[in-house]
Amino acid sequence: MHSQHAVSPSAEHIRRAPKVLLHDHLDGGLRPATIVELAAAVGYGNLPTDDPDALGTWFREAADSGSLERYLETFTHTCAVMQTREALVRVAAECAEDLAADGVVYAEIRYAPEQHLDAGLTLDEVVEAVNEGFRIGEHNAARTGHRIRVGALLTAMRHAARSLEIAELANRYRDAGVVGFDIAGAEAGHPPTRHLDAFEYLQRENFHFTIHAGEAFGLPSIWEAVQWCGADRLGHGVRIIDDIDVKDDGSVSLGRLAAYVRDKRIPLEMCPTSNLQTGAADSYADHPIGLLRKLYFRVTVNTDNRLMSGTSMTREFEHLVDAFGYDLDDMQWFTVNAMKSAFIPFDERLAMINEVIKPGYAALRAEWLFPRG
Ligand SMILES: O=c1[nH]cnc2c1ncn2[C@@H]1O[C@H](CO)[C@@H](O)[C@H]1O
Ligand SMILES: [Zn+2]
Repeated sequence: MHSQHAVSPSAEHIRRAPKVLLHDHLDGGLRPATIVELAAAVGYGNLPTDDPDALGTWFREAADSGSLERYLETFTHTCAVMQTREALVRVAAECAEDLAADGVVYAEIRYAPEQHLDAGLTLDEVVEAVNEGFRIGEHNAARTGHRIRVGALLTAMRHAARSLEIAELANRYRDAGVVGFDIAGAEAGHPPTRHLDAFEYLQRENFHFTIHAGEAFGLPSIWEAVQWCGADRLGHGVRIIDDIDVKDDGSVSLGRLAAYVRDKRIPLEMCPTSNLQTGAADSYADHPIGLLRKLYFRVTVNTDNRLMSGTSMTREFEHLVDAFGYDLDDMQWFTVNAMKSAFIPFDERLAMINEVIKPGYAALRAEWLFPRG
């Protein structure tokens, strides 16, 4: 029942509501002050500025380019300071702490191990350092009253040729903190089928993977990711909108691919702010997430890169509440969608939904009954 109490949630409600994050890059979420400190510690002299505030602004503006390729150039600086064990542990721990403080209760954080080998770490050492950081961050968060659980997704870069090796690495650590695999990087000119051997390997191993598809390139990329590669989820997937026809009278018809994605409940990891920056959408109000939610696609809300996109889960939801008038019920719907789509075992997803997410939203919805303290 939508009563007069179904008011638009405040920023404070949104922050306190339990949230689930499936698409967030470790090297896209560093605190600016940490980048400055790590750069000084490892002698990296190419930062555009040493002032943390100015650096945060620089990342947002540089990423606000209208092109995915230019957006991705900014990662040179973050990867440059993430080459030692200490740096990786710290960045991962801070990531878990920052998300927990923002009300995220479950997160899958991705990064490309192959981008952290410059100072001599091995792929296994990179994974172990990041996992250790996540465990530290989870504990620190719990001590401040925020519970979060973090799993890692290992990404292979789509322009490179190490995807099978990274897929094997992910599978090796599947019972030790890694929950799945991904490919990322410039989409145009790098179709997912180039990495078919990695995806086929993971399918034979009964493991999980998501693929960045339908962000900077359209339907063929989504089709390959789903029908050739067998992706469990789609990173972004916004261009699925190109296969949906809205008539003047408001009626909607889905093409074969869009219908398949909806019928099979293939989760879409949507990242609205990132899409505005790379030119995949023009405004929050025009973002395909509004229509896709109405059509009951398995849509989820994500941050992509909190540093480059100057965002957080709370901010992404604030933008959506503004643009589409969503209330706590809508937020719960997106959150349950995300939890259903996570790569951890089914019984754990169900317990998160029933014991953490639904009670969290119920408590927020009940607040109007009580005097404010
Ligand atoms: O939105 C995106 N689309 C494609 N690739 C991305 C996006 N955001 C980040 N990365 C790429 O993923 C790598 C591993 O985390 C990052 O270094 C960046 O190059
Ligand atoms: Zn991404």
